[in-house]
Amino acid sequence: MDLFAIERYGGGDPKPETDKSAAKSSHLQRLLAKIEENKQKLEDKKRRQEVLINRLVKTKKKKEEEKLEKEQEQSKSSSKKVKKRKRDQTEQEVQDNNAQNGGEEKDIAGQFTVLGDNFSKQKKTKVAAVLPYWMKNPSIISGFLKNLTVTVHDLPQLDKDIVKKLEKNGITHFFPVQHEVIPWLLESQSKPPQFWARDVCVCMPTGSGKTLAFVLPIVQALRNRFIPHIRALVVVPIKELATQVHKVFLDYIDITDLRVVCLSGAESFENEQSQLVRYSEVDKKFCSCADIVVTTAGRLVDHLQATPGFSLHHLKYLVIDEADRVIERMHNDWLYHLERHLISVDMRKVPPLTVREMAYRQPPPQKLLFSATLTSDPEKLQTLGLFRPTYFAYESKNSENATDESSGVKNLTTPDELSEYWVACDIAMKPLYLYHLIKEGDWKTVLVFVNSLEKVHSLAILLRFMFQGHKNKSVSELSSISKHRDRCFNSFVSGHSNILVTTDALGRGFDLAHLECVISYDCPLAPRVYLHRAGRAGRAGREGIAITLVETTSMKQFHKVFQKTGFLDKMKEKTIDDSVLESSQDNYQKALEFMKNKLQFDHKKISETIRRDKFKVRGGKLKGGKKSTTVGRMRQKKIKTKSL
Ligand SMILES: Nc1ncnc2c1ncn2[C@@H]1O[C@H](COP(=O)(O)OP(=O)(O)OP(=O)(O)O)[C@@H](O)[C@H]1O
Repeated sequence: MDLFAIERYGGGDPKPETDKSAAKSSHLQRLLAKIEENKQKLEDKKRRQEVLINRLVKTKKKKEEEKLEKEQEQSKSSSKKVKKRKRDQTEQEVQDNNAQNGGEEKDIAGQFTVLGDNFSKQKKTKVAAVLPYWMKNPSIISGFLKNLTVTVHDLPQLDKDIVKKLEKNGITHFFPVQHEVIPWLLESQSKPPQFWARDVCVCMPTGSGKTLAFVLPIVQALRNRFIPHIRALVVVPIKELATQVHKVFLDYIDITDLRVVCLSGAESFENEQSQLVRYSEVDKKFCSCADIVVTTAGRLVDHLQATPGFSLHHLKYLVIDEADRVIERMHNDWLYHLERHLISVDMRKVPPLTVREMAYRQPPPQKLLFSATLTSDPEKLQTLGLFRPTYFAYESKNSENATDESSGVKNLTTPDELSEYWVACDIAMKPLYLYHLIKEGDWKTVLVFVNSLEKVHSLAILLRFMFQGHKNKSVSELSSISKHRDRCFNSFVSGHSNILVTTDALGRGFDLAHLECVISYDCPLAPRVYLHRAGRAGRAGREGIAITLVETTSMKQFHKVFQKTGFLDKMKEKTIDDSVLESSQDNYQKALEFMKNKLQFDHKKISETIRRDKFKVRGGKLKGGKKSTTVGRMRQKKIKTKSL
């Protein structure tokens, strides 16, 4: 029965207490002895290691010292190497000391590599960018706009009445980009739909005639359409550029019955909507009124979301002018909205190219990318999902390494016809330098670039005061917060004002035939920004001047960046005599005082208007829940009275 007896809850016969405690104490004794023994062993081991390390360190030191002495003797010029070795030696010593002072066993032994220990001190190797094949092998086009050889009659693919129109507009010869890209595009369009057209990237200098290179093939390809649908969409970064491209299209579609619409915010949203679509009472559906749409990215998204019947399902061409800028400004995610709209077309993902796919699937719109500084960063271009792209580029005169590192743009070359200067100036006297440059130059039109919105207004006030009483020196200003943006722009374009102070918003694409000089009042923040600013002059083979004011404090940085990109080789230094500057000191002081008062006055006025607006429109909201734009603009325009 004992076999089945279970001792529950300590049940059963209890053993005598004395036996139990004796066993316990003997066990404890044994354990303590074992611990003591282990301790002893560890200490012995440590002592042995310390001896070993000391010996190692000593021999290492000795070796290092010998090496150092040898090196010092060998050459004095290799002092850098010696320093490095010294640094390494001290580092090693620090490590060894750490080890001796009871560091971890593996550190002490020096047998293991401690990962990440010297990480920050090591020089990181630069990863070389690997360009895709199509980008590495572009079709090279000359950027030279003089001695043109290809006349407008030399392209047999071009319709006769387009040629006539060109001649009527005073264009007798094609620029290199035009006689290369136009036939290529016309040929790609003439193929049957199963042969999907390849996408095109064009990187040519400023003012080399890129606009006509896409306008003419599109007009020719669409002119024989029967039913109007939006078949070409041109996306540009700013409103003024949209108006400009729209005008070029208008000029060449008057020989056809195509219709082009500009969506840029220059007109009211309702007006734009009525130009885009109309509702047919007969068919009981929306019909497109436009064939070509030129738009800014933001306005496109607005219409995609709020214009009923606005359809891009028949899109054949998607042109992205100033492509690198538009890609950068993906923050409003226009491509995502466009893609969602064209869900059946699936813009970004190229499907597997099987015969079935090519034959039955609607071809994606052909993408045409144009810029003077097209990024060579494949990651950025990846967002557009280009289909077997082909690349047209010009031969850069600058060194191979002339790259804008911030954007990965290669080929930074300004037009040959552009004379470039830089002027070293003291920060406190900068406006005075600008005043004298404009006064002496006596150019018909001057574009002045600054780096911030606030400066546009304050510099314009200052110049207006200083040029009081001068003939042909009226100053206007243009920025995203300018109150009369359109009026100022039109007055400059029409020649009513001669000096326009602006930001880089107008630094791209803007084309004005009579613009003679571009002045960067603030040094451009990146080489490609300089390239676009300077490129507003010296366009289409005409002479032009670009001047950059460089503050003495940032001279070093300027030289470093501009030397690297090769711009400095072409630039000359321009100086202004101190005596000349002194002659207008009084006028300058008065202008500064005036500017200060005017800014304070403006500031007060704006605050009052905001208060009044708030009273009228509670919480700055209009009836439909929309924010009052005047309030918004005024708030932004609260300009601080800060010095220039
Ligand atoms: N074949 C030509 N002959 C004469 N002038 C031309 C020709 N093609 C274009 N132009 C003129 O050259 C000027 C610059 O053209 P366009 O604006 O297309 O340059 P772009 O390459 O787009 O410059 P950016 O890169 O600055 O935008 C325009 O005034 C245009 O009318």
